[in-house]
Amino acid sequence: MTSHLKKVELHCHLEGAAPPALTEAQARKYGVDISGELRGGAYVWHDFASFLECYDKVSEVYRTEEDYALLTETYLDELAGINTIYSELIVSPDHGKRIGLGADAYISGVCEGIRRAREKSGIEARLIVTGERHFGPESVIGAAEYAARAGNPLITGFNLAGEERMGRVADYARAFDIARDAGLGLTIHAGEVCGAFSVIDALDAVRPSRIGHGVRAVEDLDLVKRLADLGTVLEVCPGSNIALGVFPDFASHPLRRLKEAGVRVTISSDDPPFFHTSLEREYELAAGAFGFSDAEIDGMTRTAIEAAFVDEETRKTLLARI
Ligand SMILES: Nc1ncnc2[nH]cnc12
Ligand SMILES: [Zn+2]
Repeated sequence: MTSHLKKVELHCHLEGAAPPALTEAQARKYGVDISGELRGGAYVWHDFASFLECYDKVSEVYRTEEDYALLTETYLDELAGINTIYSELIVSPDHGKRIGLGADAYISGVCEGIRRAREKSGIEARLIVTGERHFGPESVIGAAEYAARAGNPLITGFNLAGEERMGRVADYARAFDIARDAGLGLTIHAGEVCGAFSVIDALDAVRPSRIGHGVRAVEDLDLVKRLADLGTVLEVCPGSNIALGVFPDFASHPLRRLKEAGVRVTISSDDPPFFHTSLEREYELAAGAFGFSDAEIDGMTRTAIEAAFVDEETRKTLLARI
């Protein structure tokens, strides 16, 4: 049982956390036929590309500032209910633009959701703006420019997500320069759908302090050593990896091997209902399928706080709670 453990999540895509029941209600409200993407209370996809299509379609039923406030508040309330003290949400202003809401109103709704949840439970949250590779390099630069000039104290990081097979990290390096210059924390999806080379790309072109997933680094032992030596933190999402077929089962998942090789690992849920998981289940898997002790799990939670994109005062306060 891990219900007594304090929890932290560094890697969850906001629209990817949308509860199916809420998405159904939103679709009804806007008269959208979502039956191709959501059936019998479950999101419908069959591979990584169709997952991304499903994700983008589901996002389209969240259309107003209030819709985003409700989505954010709902997810953070769920996290707070399982003893979570800190959450970083990956947000995509491009999704706000695509439904005509605009980036400012999108972010403003998300911030209102954070405020409401925090008022009830004290849960702390920050935003990582992401560019989506499949929307093209120009849109990724646009997302970085938006994050850099937003001047929003809750936006503390920049990420690159989406179709990992599209382009190489170097094609997006300019966006990371913009984000770095603005003082944002950097993380990149790599080593999830693509192999170890994508993690090497990320380190060579950007050298982020964290990598989203990064688990396929295990295919290259020199790279594993490089990650350990650099202290790069991996945002590992085991349930997502199994659902997407990155590894066939938890027995072959490299979380424990990476940890034992000295890589700094943390646990997150990625897009929980899409992958039939939750942060609660990921912590349970850490204890059950991976056999980590409470002390080891607390250690990973501490690593997550050490790597969090927060000011030092907040980090200290969070660390004191573990
Ligand atoms: N697991 C994932 N990988 C890349 N992009 C994503 N966007 C939402 N979930 C993602
Ligand atoms: Zn992700």
